[in-house]
Amino acid sequence: MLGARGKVGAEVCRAVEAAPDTELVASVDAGDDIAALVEAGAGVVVDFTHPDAVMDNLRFCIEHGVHAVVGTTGFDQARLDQLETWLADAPGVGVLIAPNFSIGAILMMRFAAQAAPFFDSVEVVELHHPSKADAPSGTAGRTAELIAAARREAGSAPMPDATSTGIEGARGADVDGVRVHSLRVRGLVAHQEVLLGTAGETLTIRHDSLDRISFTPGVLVGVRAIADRPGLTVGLDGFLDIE
Ligand SMILES: NC(=O)C1=CN([C@@H]2O[C@H](COP(=O)(O)OP(=O)(O)OC[C@H]3O[C@@H](n4cnc5c(N)ncnc54)[C@H](OP(=O)(O)O)[C@@H]3O)[C@@H](O)[C@H]2O)C=CC1
Ligand SMILES: O=C(O)C1=N[C@H](C(=O)O)C[C@H](O)C1
Repeated sequence: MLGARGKVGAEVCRAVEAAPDTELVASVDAGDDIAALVEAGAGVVVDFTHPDAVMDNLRFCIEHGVHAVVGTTGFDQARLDQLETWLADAPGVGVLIAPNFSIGAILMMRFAAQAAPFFDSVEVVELHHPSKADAPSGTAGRTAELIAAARREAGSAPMPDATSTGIEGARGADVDGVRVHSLRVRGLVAHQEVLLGTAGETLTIRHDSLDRISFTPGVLVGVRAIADRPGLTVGLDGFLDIE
């Protein structure tokens, strides 16, 4: 486990230890030597660290032939391309990058993409604890990309928005043409709403992670499957039995 003392890492350690078919062989956090993972004979590394740390961690894992299941956020296309390059020199090694491991969030993203072409307007609001390093969240970024792709495929018109003046930032971030708004509020864990609207009606799709144990079943799914999925996989969807 990389990030073993972190908020999610600590939950993952407990889940791995509690599962009958997985064993926690090494717990590494900031300041520890990552080589401990290889020395302990880890077959799979789980990374919940920091966007600034994760690429170095993954280069180490790939170079040492260790599969990786990654929850850490901060992956843009350039980073994914870099991983593909490293993986090309490491046949058989699998890396799973999942912006969100909770089943509810995965379904929320799917439902949002499914609904997006049927509405004139779609915006994303993500709400998290204030110690979160990145904004917008990885989940919100991925949701916006999926919404944009679904609308492109359907030939949807641009979203209506007459804003021409105001304070910068008031309309949120533009992710692939979809507005994403980030709230950081003490007491929250991880929440997201997708608001869709058309003439005379709105639809709101909301997901709430109320506890970080919501992420651990998905992480275990990834840990069990990654050795059979060489190369780079983005999103846990392909590991689950959902159409
Ligand atoms: N995909 C998903 O389902 C989810 C993803 N996340 C993402 O996971 C990441 C971690 O989140 P969270 O647990 O809340 O964050 P935390 O800050 O609570 O935990 C991260 C831990 O990683 C440690 N760390 C930092 N750098 C390294 C390194 N190079 N090697 C080993 N450990 C390191 C930190 O140490 P220190 O504090 O000393 O720096 C800290 O203990 C974030 O990117 C977050 O967005 C979170 C929830 C779900
Ligand atoms: O930092 C968090 O807490 C979370 N990070 C992930 C993200 O950025 O999407 C997943 C979840 O939202 C919790």
